[in-house]
Amino acid sequence: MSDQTVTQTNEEQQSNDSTEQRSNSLTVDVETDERLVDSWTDYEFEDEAAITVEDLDVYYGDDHAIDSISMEIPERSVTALIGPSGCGKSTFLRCLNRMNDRIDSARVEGTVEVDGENIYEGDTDLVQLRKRVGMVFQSPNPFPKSIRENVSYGPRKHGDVNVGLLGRLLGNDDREVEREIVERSLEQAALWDEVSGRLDDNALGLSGGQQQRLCIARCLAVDPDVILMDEPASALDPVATAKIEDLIEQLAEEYTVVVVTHNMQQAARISDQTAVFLTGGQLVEYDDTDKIFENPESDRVEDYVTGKFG
Ligand SMILES: Nc1ncnc2c1ncn2[C@@H]1O[C@H](COP(=O)(O)OP(=O)(O)OP(=O)(O)O)[C@@H](O)[C@H]1O
Repeated sequence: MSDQTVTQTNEEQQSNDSTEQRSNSLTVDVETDERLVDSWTDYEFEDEAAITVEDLDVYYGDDHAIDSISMEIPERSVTALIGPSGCGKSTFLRCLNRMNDRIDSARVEGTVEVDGENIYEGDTDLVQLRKRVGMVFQSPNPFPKSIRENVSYGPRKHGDVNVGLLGRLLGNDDREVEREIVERSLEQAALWDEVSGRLDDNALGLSGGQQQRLCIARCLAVDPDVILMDEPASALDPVATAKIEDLIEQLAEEYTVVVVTHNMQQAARISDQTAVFLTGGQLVEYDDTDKIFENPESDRVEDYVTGKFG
């Protein structure tokens, strides 16, 4: 966990009245929590924000799944999203690279800025967006192709490497570039040593943990800024999970990682800051991970992280 200092934006004025008010009102009912959400979530982290979310609402038909969330996600760190089932974590995550666009009933309102650009503006190129903001899913989903082809799929699709017939026709056969991308990505995903001798084997022959690291390599191959992970280790055994956790911490030295997890120990182990969502798609508290797990402001968050409800 990095030693990240967290400061409130509204500084003294807000924090002066807050401490007393908070301790008085921590027999918290939902309404009080809502009133305090702004002061608890309006934090500024020392690092630059990679993503800034403002007044985000998501509806599935008439169902309100995300309720007016604003938060900043700092660059080159791990941000964990935790909360009970159905509270909107995955929906929120999908908003960060517009994956909800694929769900017909989903309607998104508000602003999500990635590197200062609102991705919900009309002319956003979704292919480029998802290259910059990659995603790794709960179950490993490699293509039924070779390990090499899985990793080079993105660079080929985006035209970063031209290989084979297309490359020859275009007069630039980038096989060497492709080889470098494959090796670099597999190394970054801590998989190179295990597969370097069998890059042409079918990816479906790998173990579940290896497949998940391959999916991470596939995401890294297009050189993203942000990696979104939706419960990336929940289908894996403890050994494979530990490898993914180590990898996430390493990746955060170079990339902004946002990870949804049901596993609170995992969030405590790997994340720098933690956002706690509770029922109704509300962000109830967002802070340095140590603070959330050791001394949260909200009683509901305390009950949640200590396992009183889940
Ligand atoms: N494709 C969809 N169509 C309609 N409703 C959906 C869809 N996806 C999610 N929802 C609803 O939105 C709400 C939030 O779901 P979401 O999956 O984002 O929560 P979650 O916190 O990630 O849950 P879990 O931890 O169980 O994965 C739930 O009420 C869910 O039923």
